[in-house]
Amino acid sequence: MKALSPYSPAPSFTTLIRRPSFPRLLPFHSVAVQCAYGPETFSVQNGVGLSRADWQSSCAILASNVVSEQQSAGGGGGGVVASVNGHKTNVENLNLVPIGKISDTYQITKPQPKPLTITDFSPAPMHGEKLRVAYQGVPGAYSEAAAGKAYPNCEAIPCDQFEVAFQAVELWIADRAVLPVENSLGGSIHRNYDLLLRHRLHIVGEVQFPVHHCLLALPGVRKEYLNRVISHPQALAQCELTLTKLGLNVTREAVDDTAGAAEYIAANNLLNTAAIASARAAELYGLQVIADGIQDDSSNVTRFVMLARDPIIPRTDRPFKTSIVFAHDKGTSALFKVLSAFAFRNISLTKIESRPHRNCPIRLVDDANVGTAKHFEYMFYVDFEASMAETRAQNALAEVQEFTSFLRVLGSYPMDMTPWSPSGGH
Ligand SMILES: O=C(O)C(=O)C[C@]1(C(=O)O)C=C[C@@H](O)C=C1
Repeated sequence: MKALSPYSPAPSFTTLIRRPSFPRLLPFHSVAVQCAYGPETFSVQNGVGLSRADWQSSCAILASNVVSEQQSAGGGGGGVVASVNGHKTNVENLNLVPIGKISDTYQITKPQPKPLTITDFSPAPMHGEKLRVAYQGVPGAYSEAAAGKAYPNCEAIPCDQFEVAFQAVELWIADRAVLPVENSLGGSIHRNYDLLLRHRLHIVGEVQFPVHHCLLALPGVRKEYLNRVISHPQALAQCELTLTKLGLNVTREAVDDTAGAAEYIAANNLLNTAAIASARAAELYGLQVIADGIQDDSSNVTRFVMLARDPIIPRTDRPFKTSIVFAHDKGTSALFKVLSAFAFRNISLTKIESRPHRNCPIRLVDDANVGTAKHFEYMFYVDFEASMAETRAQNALAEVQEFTSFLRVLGSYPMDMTPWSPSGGH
């Protein structure tokens, strides 16, 4: 049986019934609490004669964030009926760890804030439950593999659009979303930068994932028969030179994701079409690998960020990165001033990206003598190598604020420091 501990997440309640045992005659209220804890259901009933201490500790453990009402003290021994997944047991047999005394006056209230534990400092859950991670694409997509790298044993949830992956987290259907933001060959995935700004999720981690592309077609198809290659636009861009070198006389067509391209060929029995996708997609959709490793550079890497509803608490005991987005103020050299706030503090910038400022894309500057200048306005996305727990990062941002009309911290999260292996066959 699973042991509850102070490090376990608060259980969610399914039932809470309270009734006087015998109105006004006995000093106890009988309270039944049933709570769902992962796949198991625990229930504890406070019967007549239950020792108060037993009741308090079992209730404290099972209901650590809900306080229940009990009328008076007294009693002793027995009386606790507990069941785990419907099997009756004594509360002493439950492997429970008391978390302390509950106050004398119990009140049924809404869940209280949970004390921070060491697990809150980690982007990955430490409890036994499977983390649900939303990604765009179908099984076999690189985003699914990136989700598995970030959260081994997670339950990957396919979504047809990136927007849907964001919403899945916002609506608590998923715990995390995994989002590709840039590739070493194809560059930034601009739409995803825009989504980061449009939604309120927090970046809680990153993974750099070696992307190893294959050319896939139906079994028996030879490359001479092909007149079309379909894939995600990033994958097409990453294989542009190699496709030409292979001597293929094909049109290129963009689809939503790489594995979806493979699935489409299989589902429609397309003999003249190949997909650029992973070897795993070939296995899943019964395609053959016509060419392996067709990315234009063997060290082809896509960087993914992991998103959650809540930020993680930044630390200083391992390398952290922080991502911000800002719009600089009008005035001379505002962008230079913003960036120098980092340079003066020896903070390295690892990335800068500009996107149109959608709320105010153009600023007109009239000069009666020479006419009207039209300046494009931008949102700047900057990643820097420091944790928001560091004073130098906090001071840098305080200074940045002076030169910006808008500033948001997208997240402060551990850097992916996994050793480099470009030959990984994903
Ligand atoms: O289509 C997929 O398989 C994806 O996971 C998307 C995506 C991307 O958006 O860049 C991810 C990694 C590769 O760079 C190619 C495509």
